[in-house]
Amino acid sequence: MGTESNYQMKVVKGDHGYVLEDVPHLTDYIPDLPTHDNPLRSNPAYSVVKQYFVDMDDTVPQKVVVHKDSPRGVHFRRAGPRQKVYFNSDDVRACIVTCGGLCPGLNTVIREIVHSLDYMYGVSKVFGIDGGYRGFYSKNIINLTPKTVNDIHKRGGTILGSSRGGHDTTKIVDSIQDRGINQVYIIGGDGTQKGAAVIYEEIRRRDLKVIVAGIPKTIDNDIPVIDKSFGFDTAVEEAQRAINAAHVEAESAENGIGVVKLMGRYSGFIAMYATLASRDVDLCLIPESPFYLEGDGGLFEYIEKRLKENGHMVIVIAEGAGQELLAEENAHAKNEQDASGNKLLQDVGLWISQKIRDHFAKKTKMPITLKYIDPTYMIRAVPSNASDNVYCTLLAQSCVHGAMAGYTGFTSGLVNGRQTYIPFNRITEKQNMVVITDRMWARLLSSTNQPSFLRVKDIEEIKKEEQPQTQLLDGDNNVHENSGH
Ligand SMILES: Nc1ncnc2c1ncn2[C@@H]1O[C@H](COP(=O)(O)OP(=O)(O)OP(=O)(O)O)[C@@H](O)[C@H]1O
Ligand SMILES: O=P(O)(O)OC[C@H]1O[C@](O)(CO)[C@@H](O)[C@@H]1O
Ligand SMILES: [Mg+2]
Repeated sequence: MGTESNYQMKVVKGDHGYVLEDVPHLTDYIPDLPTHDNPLRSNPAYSVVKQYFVDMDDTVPQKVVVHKDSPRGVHFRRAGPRQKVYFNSDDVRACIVTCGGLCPGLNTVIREIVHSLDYMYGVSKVFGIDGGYRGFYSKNIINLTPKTVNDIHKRGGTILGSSRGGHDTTKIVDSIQDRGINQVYIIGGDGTQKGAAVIYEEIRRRDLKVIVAGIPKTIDNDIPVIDKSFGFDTAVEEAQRAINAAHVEAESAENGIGVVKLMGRYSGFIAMYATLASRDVDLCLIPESPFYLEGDGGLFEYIEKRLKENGHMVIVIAEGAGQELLAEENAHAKNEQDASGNKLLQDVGLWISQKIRDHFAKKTKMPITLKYIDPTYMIRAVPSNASDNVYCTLLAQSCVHGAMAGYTGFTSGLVNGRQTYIPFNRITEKQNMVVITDRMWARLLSSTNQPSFLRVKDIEEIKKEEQPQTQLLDGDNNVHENSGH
């Protein structure tokens, strides 16, 4: 794709190194907009709650671990309802679109946007865009009411459909304008949020009173700044079923090896958390941690050792791990991309299974039984679990409050346990990755007892390459320049 965004940051500085990375507001480019009292003021469920409305000056720090003399650092605007809104409920025409790969919880977010708009703000004109960005200009829109979306959260996938590619900014904004839509809710990953940023810029260029609000979706947990993405917990939980099966199979055979491939194109969070949660895993391989097969400290040596000690083992491998090894072997393999420009990966699970089988057949006298399980799509096609459902509800409600209050060009996200509004480019400029010199990865290594495949020299190199940690808290906000697209 590669549409470049010119998103202008709105930065406010305060005392003691306080920085607010604010989000745009309709009044930044449309002066003298009338305001209305927030309808929640007369809603019996809310009017009794003290301090229900968020103070205009409330912000949330990006770092919660600070030193005595350190500056206060970067903050984001706190999400929540405001006393005044910039839309008359009857005038709102909202639409929702879901883009990119599936993720547990998409339907819950759709449901909660529709319900929040209707039950909190009395907005009844909400439409679904069919099949991702291209649905804006190629298909009819779907009427969404609290009744029609009532039990969709019990289903996996997205009732609206999703797609990759097909982002045509001019056609999308033309369609928004033609249909009289004035609130656009965009649910998707890093690519989707980049698309949302350029839609926002075009809307602003045309001086339209239209909100563009994003909700971050990524099963890989590769979106920076936010604590974690919705659906991630569900995916890790679902992965346990595959790991358990691999363990049962491995344990029941002589020198049994269970190999499980999990999602994670550039970031190994699912594999790392699924491994930490399971405790049956002996080896976890992720894209961020290069490994090698032969020789001292290599993968085969470790497998042999483990089989001799335990008689069986379980390997979890993220789909993006070891891609450089596959590329070396398949120098002529086509460099293919999906419709959004994401690189298509080779199947590392099949490859590593075959490598292990060949090694034990040709180079050792150990007979092994290897079972390869690929639950890739199973972990993201399921409905969200209870905790993700709550999370999705908060994200959706926060997003609706922000839109009604006139904020635009923002992504709704959880930062240090608080709902916030984050400027688009903070979400898209980097990619969240596991930092293998961080304590979280060290915890994993000590839980599996696997080799790190790193020599002291390699560790020094990695440390040099790394950006300064934005959060002293373990495993948090480990961001790298975005390698997607
Ligand atoms: N730089 C960009 N500018 C405009 N649109 C983009 C850009 N990158 C991606 N998009 C559009 O965003 C949509 C989703 O992108 P993509 O397929 O990369 O998924 P994603 O949102 O990153 O989600 P995930 O990677 O988690 O599945 C696609 O329709 C794509 O055309
Ligand atoms: O096959 P699809 O639908 O393009 O999705 C696969 C990709 O989507 C992701 O789940 C990200 O959404 C990656 O982990 C994976 O590589
Ligand atoms: Mg992506």
